[in-house]
Amino acid sequence: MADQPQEQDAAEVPEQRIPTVIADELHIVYRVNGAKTGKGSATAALSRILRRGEQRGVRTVHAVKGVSFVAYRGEAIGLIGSNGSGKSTLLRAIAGLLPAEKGRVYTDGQPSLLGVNAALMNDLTGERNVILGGLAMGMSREQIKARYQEIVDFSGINEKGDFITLPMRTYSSGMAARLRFSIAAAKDHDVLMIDEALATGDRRFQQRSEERIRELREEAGTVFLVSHNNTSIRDTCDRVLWLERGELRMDGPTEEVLKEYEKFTGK
Ligand SMILES: Nc1ncnc2c1ncn2[C@@H]1O[C@H](COP(=O)(O)OP(=O)(O)OP(=O)(O)O)[C@@H](O)[C@H]1O
Repeated sequence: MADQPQEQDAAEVPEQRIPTVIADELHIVYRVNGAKTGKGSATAALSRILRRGEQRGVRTVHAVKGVSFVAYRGEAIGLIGSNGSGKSTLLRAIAGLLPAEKGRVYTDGQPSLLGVNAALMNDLTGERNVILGGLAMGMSREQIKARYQEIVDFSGINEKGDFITLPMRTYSSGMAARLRFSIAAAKDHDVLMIDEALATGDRRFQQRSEERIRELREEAGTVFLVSHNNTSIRDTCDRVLWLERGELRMDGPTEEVLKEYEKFTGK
């Protein structure tokens, strides 16, 4: 090999930050069909006359309004904000599940959204779902086989009996969430987005999950975590995006943003 730059260079050159997700003035609008009620009533007829210019029976919800940020490899980013502020919508848009009304999202690779696009089937056993989920994430049968036990152990599903051979519909919502997280966490993701998954497990499972999130970051991925639990955010994230009414209200180091957010919520 030719002369490699020496360590001294590595120390002087600022660490290169590789962007994984770029949101550029992103707007997301939901269109709800047939949202109006009382179709035959006089008031409905009147309102139809008054709204003549509008598209009939379609209402719009502007859920994300001009959000811009750049996420880098190795970052764990918390998404916070009141109910309905647009956190889940933003994640779904990053995952490519919702089209942008205006603006754009650029991603490095295919981001995985844990919770929503986990293709698990309630009538199949946990065992079959581990295989199905693994295949859906692009793992080979051999890779899944090699990690199967690890996934089941991580989920803790079998701690109270042989639940993994029972259909998923027999699981509590916490157990199902644990299994989903365990399947998703078995793969190294470029961008992993987790929507409230940590809220459902017990404290021990939360600690295991937080540990795994740290590992995923070290494996050069980017992790997004939506949570209403400020402790989970503090324990796992180094940066926080705060959304309110669809707008990005603050983007910065976890402590700084949480301090303002806690003032806002009065906690
Ligand atoms: N499928 C949908 N169709 C129409 N409107 C939607 C849909 N999903 C969400 N919304 C609306 O978009 C806005 C943002 O919702 P979103 O679920 O992204 O918020 P959130 O911050 O994740 O909320 P929460 O903390 O309660 O989970 C809300 O006004 C909500 O009513």
